[in-house]
Amino acid sequence: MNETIQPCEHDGDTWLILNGKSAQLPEVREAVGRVREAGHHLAVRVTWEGGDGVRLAREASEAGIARVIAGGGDGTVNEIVGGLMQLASETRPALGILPLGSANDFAGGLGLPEEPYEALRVALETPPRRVDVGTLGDDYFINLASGGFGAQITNSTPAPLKRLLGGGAYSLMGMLKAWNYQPYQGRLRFPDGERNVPLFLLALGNGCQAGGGQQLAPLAKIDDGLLELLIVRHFTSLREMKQLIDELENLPESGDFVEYLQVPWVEFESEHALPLNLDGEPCFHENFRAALMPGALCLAAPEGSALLSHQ
Ligand SMILES: Nc1ncnc2c1ncn2[C@@H]1O[C@H](COP(=O)(O)OP(=O)(O)OP(=O)(O)O)[C@@H](O)[C@H]1O
Ligand SMILES: [Mg+2]
Repeated sequence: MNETIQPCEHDGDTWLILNGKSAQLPEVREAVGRVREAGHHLAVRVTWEGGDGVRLAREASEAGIARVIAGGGDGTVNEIVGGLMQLASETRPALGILPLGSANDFAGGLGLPEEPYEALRVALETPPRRVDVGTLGDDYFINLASGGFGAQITNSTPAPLKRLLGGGAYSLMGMLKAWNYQPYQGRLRFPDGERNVPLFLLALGNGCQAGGGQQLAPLAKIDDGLLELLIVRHFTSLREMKQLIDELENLPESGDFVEYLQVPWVEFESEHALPLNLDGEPCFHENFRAALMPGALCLAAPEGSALLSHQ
């Protein structure tokens, strides 16, 4: 998976690949109109269903487009990143982001403006920089992969259930009991260690936040070649859960329940398929290897972004 790292190209046309869900939003139309008036050549392509983002990323490359802007939420960004990563690195357009999802965790972590016109300007005008892309099995992620508890909770989860999950320790404990929640017994391997743990939660971060602003990997940088690895062990009492929550606030390198490490890769093995969430999209894997492809993508990240280490 090693690729020669070249500086990012700046010049050329840009496509906005817009999730069809947001295609008719007046603020998006207005933002596109305003950047065109300011002299940008911006063509728009719209997705109709899953898979279109992958195809449109490929078509952009075939058309010689220098930069694609993913207009949508984390799922749209993930799909377009997946499409870009299937291309040879020398024909891979750079990526910009127009955040239009419900959570926009990657955009939020990057510090992108929420207002469509401002975000579109950053996406069009910022010189792209090389950033890492995460791999998990055959899939790609740019932001964060999480597994175990909560991994199946996405924006398609009904709001009352989401509220319950956000409702604090007591209701969480009660709910886990009521559900007879079983931990995922898994074996983790990484360069300096091995853990055989009953997992409550596992997070692998290229970016820093998931689930609508939850900082699971607060020290993450997208250009350091390292994955943040957050391991949260299963707990069986309210007292243990309180300790766990306390540890989650401090993220010790080796707490009783929480470990926070930085690794170039990690392997996971389990007897049961682990529910996972890759950039907001749910999936299952029994065994996987997750790693990073350093500098694989050129990204229009805003100046001074907290996710950049090489300012
Ligand atoms: N025209 C369309 N109408 C409805 N859904 C679409 C359309 N085109 C693509 N999709 C689907 O939209 C999903 C991605 O949505 P996306 O993640 O961008 O928004 P979101 O889920 O609202 O945002 P976030 O993940 O930030 O909360 C994909 O599953 C994709 O299949
Ligand atoms: Mg989504």
